Amino acid sequence: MTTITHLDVQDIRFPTSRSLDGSDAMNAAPDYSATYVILHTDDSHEGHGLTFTIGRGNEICVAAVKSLAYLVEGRSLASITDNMGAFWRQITGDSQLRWIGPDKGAIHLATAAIVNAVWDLWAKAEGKPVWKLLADMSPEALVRCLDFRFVTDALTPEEAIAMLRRKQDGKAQRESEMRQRGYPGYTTSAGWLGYSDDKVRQLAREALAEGWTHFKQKVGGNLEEDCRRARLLREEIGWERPLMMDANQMWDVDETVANMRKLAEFDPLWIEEPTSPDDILGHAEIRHRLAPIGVATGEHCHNKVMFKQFLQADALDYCQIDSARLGGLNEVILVLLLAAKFDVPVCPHAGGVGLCEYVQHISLFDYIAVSGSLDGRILEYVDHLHEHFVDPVVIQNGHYQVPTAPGYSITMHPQSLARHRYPDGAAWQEDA
Ligand SMILES: C[C@H](O)[C@@H](O)CC(=O)C(=O)O
Ligand SMILES: [Mg+2]
Repeated sequence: MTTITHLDVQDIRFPTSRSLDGSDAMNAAPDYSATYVILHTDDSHEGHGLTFTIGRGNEICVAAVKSLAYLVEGRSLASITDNMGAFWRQITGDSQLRWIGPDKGAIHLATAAIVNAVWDLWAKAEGKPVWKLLADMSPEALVRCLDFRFVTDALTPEEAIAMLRRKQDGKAQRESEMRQRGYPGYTTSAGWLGYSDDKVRQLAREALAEGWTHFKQKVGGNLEEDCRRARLLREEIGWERPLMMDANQMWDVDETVANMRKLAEFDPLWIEEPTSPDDILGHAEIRHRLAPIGVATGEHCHNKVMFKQFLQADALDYCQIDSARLGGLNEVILVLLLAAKFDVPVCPHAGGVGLCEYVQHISLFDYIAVSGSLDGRILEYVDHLHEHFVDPVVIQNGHYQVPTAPGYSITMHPQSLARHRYPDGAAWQEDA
């Protein structure tokens, strides 16, 4: 019986601000960072998990993980997996720590790192990748992993079981389709705001040659500049391929409408995070006024209640769950079910370190067992930092290939961890 003996947490940061990888209008020079958790056990398995942050925010999340550690240390894996829903309520329910949430901010990001590490450990113990562990569970077992508190007005456990049962037919066929074709993706790698025109053109050409068909660009700076860059990207990718735009929360509601009416000239498929991520009614208003341009949001949507209300308010066309902003996989699955019930496609966010590695499992599971559909669904890809992972994503012709190694694909190489540990790792000493 596997028992978690000790939780180790590390402050890992990558100096991506030097190359402006990941730059957008709100985050001009981000250092992609990870609060990295290792669950040590009394046998050969380890559970790894991370939450994505930027720079100094990481030290807050590291401290929050330390405070939560006692909730898993000393516990057997079976005592957690026997009732994952109850475990999730325990880890989010410590009253002293819950007070600084609840279910939002640094404490929830920290929860995600630990919860995802537990899923990694469980999947490794079962010898399966996480998507397959989930896809093989019965509807009843899956629903037992979830905490429905606060969402039963929109989705009950009984409805969730019925929805999952309806998708049992065709699961094997969808799984084999994924193994053959992979899951369709889009690239943001040519679209970062801090890149020069030459670099954007060069990366767009490379992406086309690699088989990418969908592209995303950052907007939200100077409007004329946004238009100029959109024109440049359209020159490279043509007009048949979808182009998405991401404002990273820069605008007010009316400003969004005015700016997007200008940018509509470039035929964007969606505008992402146009305004405050908490403004549900504002998104609904934007959606209403900008149709047929879609509204996408979710990378800063911090819990199931927010997503429930976005869906109830008809406020989004594309649901962009973030694998480490929600409180780990348990809450992600609940949002997948909510989105399926409201018939809104889930297109997970992946701009960050390790997020591509996580979200491939989520979208595969969504297609195989939850929504059963690829309509309007496309999975983000960014071409950064994959070399640090033991089991990195594999992309072919713009499609994520199915991961086969046991776990959640999030384990980093020990030497990568050592080199990027902040502030003493070699990557940071070189900067001094
Ligand atoms: C700071 C991150 O790179 C952010 O720009 C990512 C993002 O918004 C996305 O990938 O979408
Ligand atoms: Mg975004």
